[in-house]
Amino acid sequence: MTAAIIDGAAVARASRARTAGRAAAFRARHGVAPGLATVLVGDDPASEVYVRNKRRAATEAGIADFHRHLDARSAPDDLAGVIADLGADHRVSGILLQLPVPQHLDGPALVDLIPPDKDVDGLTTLSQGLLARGLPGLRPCTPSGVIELLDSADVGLAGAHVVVVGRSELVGKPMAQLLLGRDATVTIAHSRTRNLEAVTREADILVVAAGRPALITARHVKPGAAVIDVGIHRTSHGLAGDVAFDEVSAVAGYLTPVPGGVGPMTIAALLSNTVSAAEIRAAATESTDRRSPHHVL
Ligand SMILES: Nc1nc(=O)c2c([nH]1)NC[C@@H]1CN(c3ccc(C(=O)N[C@@H](CCC(=O)O)C(=O)O)cc3)C=[N+]21
Repeated sequence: MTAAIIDGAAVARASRARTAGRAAAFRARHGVAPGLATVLVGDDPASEVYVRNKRRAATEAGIADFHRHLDARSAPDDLAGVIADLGADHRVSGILLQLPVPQHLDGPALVDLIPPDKDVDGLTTLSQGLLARGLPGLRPCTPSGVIELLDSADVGLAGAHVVVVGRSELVGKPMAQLLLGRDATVTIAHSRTRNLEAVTREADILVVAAGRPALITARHVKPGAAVIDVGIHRTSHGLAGDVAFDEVSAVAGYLTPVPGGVGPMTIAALLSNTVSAAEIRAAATESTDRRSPHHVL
């Protein structure tokens, strides 16, 4: 068996083109483009690359770029002030606080300062609660991107056994919730799981977000399974994921590469969420306007 390689770059390009169409329609209707604010604290080189990629993709899709770069030694109140300003700015549809933030800052507490209707990363306590309850809301970008990749390859989710390796708030947990919403049978494995190999070999679909280079080898994979690699590591031979690509490609039915797999989909999902946030706010404002006495008279 030689795996079909799922081309995340191509799927992401098509998704961004659809989002650009929605952004243009929004602008035509409301006279102003959707806006995305990225907030970066400090100068971690990987974070700088990701934020640069997000801003470039947003601009290309017709989304206005708002960016704040704060010093690594910023106080919590500095950051709270920046998030409050962006929250009050009507040109800003979505706010993304790039993670991780420096050690002395409380990432989850800062994320929760983002107004829920601008939470395009889907990471606030409210967004995660809505997802857990199966209610409408903004969904985390990487898990959304993974679902879109699986759909693009026509890998059926309903009834499939999906093993998610990793239990982070950013990926593993919301990934499992989204999959449950699509009627998958979901197992979450993690660093304390006993006999990981036996667990992952049960998977029809294996989503790996463990943050450990080459954790998943051919032995971990059931022949024909779909393997989605969420990991990203800078190694001496370039970027690599959590999956030993060459050996797993000989066993899996579908496999995503790194780079060119999940990463570009994360960005595509962010842009889609940003336009959705703009649309939802505009609709809410219009319905308030219609109810206001000014329109009744
Ligand atoms: N609040 C927040 N939201 C995030 O969505 C978030 C975050 N924090 N912190 C870090 C992770 C990581 N992440 C990536 C985004 C794009 C690529 C990406 O574009 N990857 C390219 C390669 C880019 C490169 O050259 O490094 C690819 O895989 O083809 C990768 C990783 C978003 N994250």
